[in-house]
Amino acid sequence: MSSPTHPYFSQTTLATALISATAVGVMSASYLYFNRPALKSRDKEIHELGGVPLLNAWAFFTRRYDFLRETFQRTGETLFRFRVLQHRVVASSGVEARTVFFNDKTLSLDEGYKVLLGGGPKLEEIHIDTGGLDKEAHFIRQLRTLTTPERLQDVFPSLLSDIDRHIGAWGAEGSIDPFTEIYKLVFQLTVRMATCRELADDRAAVARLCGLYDALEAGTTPAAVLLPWFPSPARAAREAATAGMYTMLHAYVERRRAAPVPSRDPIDVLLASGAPTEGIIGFVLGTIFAGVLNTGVNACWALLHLGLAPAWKARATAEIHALLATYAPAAGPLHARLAAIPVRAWEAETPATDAALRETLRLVMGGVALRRNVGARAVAVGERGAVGRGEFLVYPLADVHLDPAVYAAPARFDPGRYDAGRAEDTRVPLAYVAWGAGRHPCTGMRLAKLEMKAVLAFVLAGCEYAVVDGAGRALDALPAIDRNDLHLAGKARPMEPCRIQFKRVGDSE
Ligand code: HEM
Repeated sequence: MSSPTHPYFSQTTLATALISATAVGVMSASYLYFNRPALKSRDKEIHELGGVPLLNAWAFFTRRYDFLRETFQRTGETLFRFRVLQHRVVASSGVEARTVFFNDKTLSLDEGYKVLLGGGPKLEEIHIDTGGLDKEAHFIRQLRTLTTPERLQDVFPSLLSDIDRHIGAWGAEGSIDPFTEIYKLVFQLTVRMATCRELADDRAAVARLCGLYDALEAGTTPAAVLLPWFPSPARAAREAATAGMYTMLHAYVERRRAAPVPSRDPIDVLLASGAPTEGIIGFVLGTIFAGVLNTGVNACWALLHLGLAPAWKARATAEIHALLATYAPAAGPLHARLAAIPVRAWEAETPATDAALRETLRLVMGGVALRRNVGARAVAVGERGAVGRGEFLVYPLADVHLDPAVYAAPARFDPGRYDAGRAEDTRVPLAYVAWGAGRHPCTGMRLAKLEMKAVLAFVLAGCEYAVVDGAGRALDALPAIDRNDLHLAGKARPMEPCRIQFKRVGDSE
């Protein structure tokens, strides 16, 4: 795993610092209790991290990626255990651990993220019972129903109109921060995919929902996650944002419920399945949470990488022109022509774009995946030890994605590494896990790929662009990614400002 150390505390705001100080103070009271050395004999094989447990826990929440990377390097271990308050967490690396991590059926994804991630809207925090609809299995079933090939084909023209509207608002030329603009665009696409036309067509309402979502994210501080019972300002901000989103969505769901004729929009599909209002709201919030960050951030990085890889940019652009020539030869607005390309062609006839996205995801998806052992027995992680009942297992995806023994010069953007002759992603088992693997592959992959391709296609075929720094100077290398976010990819922003300077071309070829 290679990434520059991120001096987290230099970026910490005063408010966060105050909350942090309070949190550490409160946590210190628990120190003696949680630091008791009682480890059972089966645990002895796994290296137990020394030092002050509270500081380990704090590092895990404030500079997660660096903490794990540095500890693996320093100890030379492939597994180590540390405490996060009352919880015991095993950090893992290597193929053996990865195989167990993704395949063992007693390791729960839901429970892992619920405690150790902390992000995302939770209606329970504002005492709303979702009637079970946002629970893991049900949530995934509903998501599958809403992302079948037929539904994707159905909604595709609306997604392209959304893209046209957003990118149109950038003007004929200028420069944008993709991590703001593309993020807002992907938020819009996700609202389109998960709610109803009344909301998705109302720009002000979507902007309001996006603002509330951002406030929720901002309220997800390490202190708020580590000490959920502590009445910090961050905690209050999280709850206020969740309540705001709940109230907004409640009105739309009830409006659809009262409508004399049901539509084919997602909220109506969920209503037709008998879902309660609270359950539908839980589903919408869950979909926004699962969908927006990863899709938005990867679309941004794909544009940036292609901007600095002219040969791949040319190949991906040529691919889109070829699709347009085949499926939409007549002149017309770009979004309408792109919408005429069938979803199956987007899925099967864009090999260069596929390779560029695959490579982007390998580089971006380096965050830490989480599980909890909810079974009755300990789960062996290779020969070195086991994850006990109730314990957590964490695996940083960068362990394999940035391993030089698997990917040559792993920090380099090189989509050709997946070509048949090289096939670096087949060198070891589970070498590529950017979409998850085993028991929990990403349910939104098809939708996410389509959204990212539609955004890329619109920019590649509709704009000339270059990647520049904050002062507008052309870049010849991209800044490193900030990997210390709590999410899998999370905000994964560049460590230095990075913008896209564009000029619209060929909108009605
Ligand atoms: C580029 C975009 C995306 C990437 C790279 C991505 C990546 C991933 C990864 C790595 C996992 C596995 C996590 C783990 O094993 O701990 C996952 C799971 C999941 N993703 Fe995605 N995701 C993306 C977009 C989406 C979207 C758009 C949705 C929904 C609309 C979605 C819904 C889910 C769900 C529900 C799961 C959990 C599946 C389960 O529990 O079995 N994802 N995703």
